[in-house]
Amino acid sequence: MTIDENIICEIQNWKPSQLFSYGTAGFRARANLLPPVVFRCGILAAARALSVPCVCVGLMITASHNPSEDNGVKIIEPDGSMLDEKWERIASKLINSENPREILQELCFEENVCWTTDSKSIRPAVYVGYDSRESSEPLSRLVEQAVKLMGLKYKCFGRVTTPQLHYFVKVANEDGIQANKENYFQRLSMGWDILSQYAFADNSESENVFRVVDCANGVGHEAMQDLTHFTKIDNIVCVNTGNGELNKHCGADFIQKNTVFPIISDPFHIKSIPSNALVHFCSLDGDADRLVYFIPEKTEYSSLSGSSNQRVRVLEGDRLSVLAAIVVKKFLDLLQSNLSVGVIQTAYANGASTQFLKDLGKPIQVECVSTGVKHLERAARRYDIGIFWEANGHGTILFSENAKSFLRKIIESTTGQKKNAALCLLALSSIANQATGDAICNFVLAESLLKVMGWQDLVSWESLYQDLPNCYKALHVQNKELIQTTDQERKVTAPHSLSVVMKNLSESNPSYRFLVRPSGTENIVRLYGEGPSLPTLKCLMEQIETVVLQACGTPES
Ligand SMILES: CC(=O)N[C@H]1[C@@H](OP(=O)(O)O)O[C@H](CO)[C@@H](O)[C@@H]1O
Repeated sequence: MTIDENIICEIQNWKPSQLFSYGTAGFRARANLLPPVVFRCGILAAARALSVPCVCVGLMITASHNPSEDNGVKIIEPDGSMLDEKWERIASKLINSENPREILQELCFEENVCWTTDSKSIRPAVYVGYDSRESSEPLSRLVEQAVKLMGLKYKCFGRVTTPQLHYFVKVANEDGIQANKENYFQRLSMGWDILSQYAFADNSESENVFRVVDCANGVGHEAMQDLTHFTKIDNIVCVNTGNGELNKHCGADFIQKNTVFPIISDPFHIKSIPSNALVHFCSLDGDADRLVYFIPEKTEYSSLSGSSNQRVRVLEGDRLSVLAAIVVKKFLDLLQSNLSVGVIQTAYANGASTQFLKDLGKPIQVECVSTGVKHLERAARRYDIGIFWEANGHGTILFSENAKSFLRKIIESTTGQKKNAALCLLALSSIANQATGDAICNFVLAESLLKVMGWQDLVSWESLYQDLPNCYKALHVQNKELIQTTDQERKVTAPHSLSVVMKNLSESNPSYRFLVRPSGTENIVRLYGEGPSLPTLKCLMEQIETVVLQACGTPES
């Protein structure tokens, strides 16, 4: 098949000035470097849509928790999941290519992409969304140009969260319905209402619980406003609603990594909270796919504005997994089902959470996989109910079709406690985003799970187990790629010197655990360790750090 010369010519005009690689988070860089990348990505998203029978694929413009001057782009598969790994490689090749004609021809032969722009044939669509960055909307116009050049339909949702776009794509392809914000929020609202009818220990919303949501000055604030409009959840107070800088000293990533209270650019919002209120603090990240909760050490909420380096205790992804697993098990125990339940973690999960989950016993099975949401999601889909969270707050509960039809049958054929438990589990499947981890859905999920447990404060949740003391470090080195790992990144195989030191340290300190791996998203080596004594841990980690720097080289200043 001959490829339209206009397409080749346009792609050649848009050549990035440096090399890019499609990582777990798509392409990310300073926004001014991105126009050629985004244009070529628009072509690639269209090609992906042409390579499989589908209604649409998605393309999101965001750099998530990165600073506001950055931006990024990622493609969403027709089933709402992240881009297929093979296509990640094709993406990197096409974006960097001097000779796009050759790659487009390969796509034609190997991936059945039909490059005709003949308007008579039925063409799929590319669904586009973007976050609140200044550079986002202008970049979306380049996607529009690329998609239209390819003769595909272009549907732009404007400012949406990343998980909302994943949801729209999944629903359009799988449920055949017009995906929009209304049905996204109606599902959430329906789930909350069912749980409040059948499972909440205390049904009064007039309680003294306030929910303070740090929106990271990002697009999550718009979604939170919609949420308060569509659901009956009371006492939601949004802060960092856009007056301050995106992700700067606020947001889920900042809280999790620094364990300090966020700077609040609009503190008047929390000043109105009664001094005797029980407050649930949580933070979204810039595109609202991560959520963490936290407990400030100081309890006079009205005086908190975050400029004081006030320390917080973070309830991150592991705690969300544990809370979800307890409640899922509680309902399943009433059903006496054979449904399998997997809780998927990475090696960054605190060992105390892993032990707690293992101790829950049947039907909970615990698995550890490599870092990166796609690995967790893939593993979770092997179970009837798959619970997965990365420590950083990205995760969800996935229900298989088998699980949902089993629950529907119980609802039709039984009454009483059993029927209620099945209704509640189905309600959870309607709250948890079934395409990807979603901070807005997870806020509703966490708030409802707490109410199912009858816990008004966060301390009851926190007290389930005590985290093992742990230590995290990011090291700048000359060549991070020298480090190789195996066993879900838990063992180092190269360089030899590092693998020997880590083996010896682990053998002589069996109650300590260490993790050393090159980051897949930044030019750093990540060191993580945990064990019973923090001073000993720090001392052991210093030894590892020295060997890493010797083996991988200290960066030139
Ligand atoms: C320790 C850590 O937080 N790692 C993050 C980070 O990956 P690295 O490969 O560690 O840079 O970014 C990934 C994409 O957002 C996320 O999936 C992962 O959990």
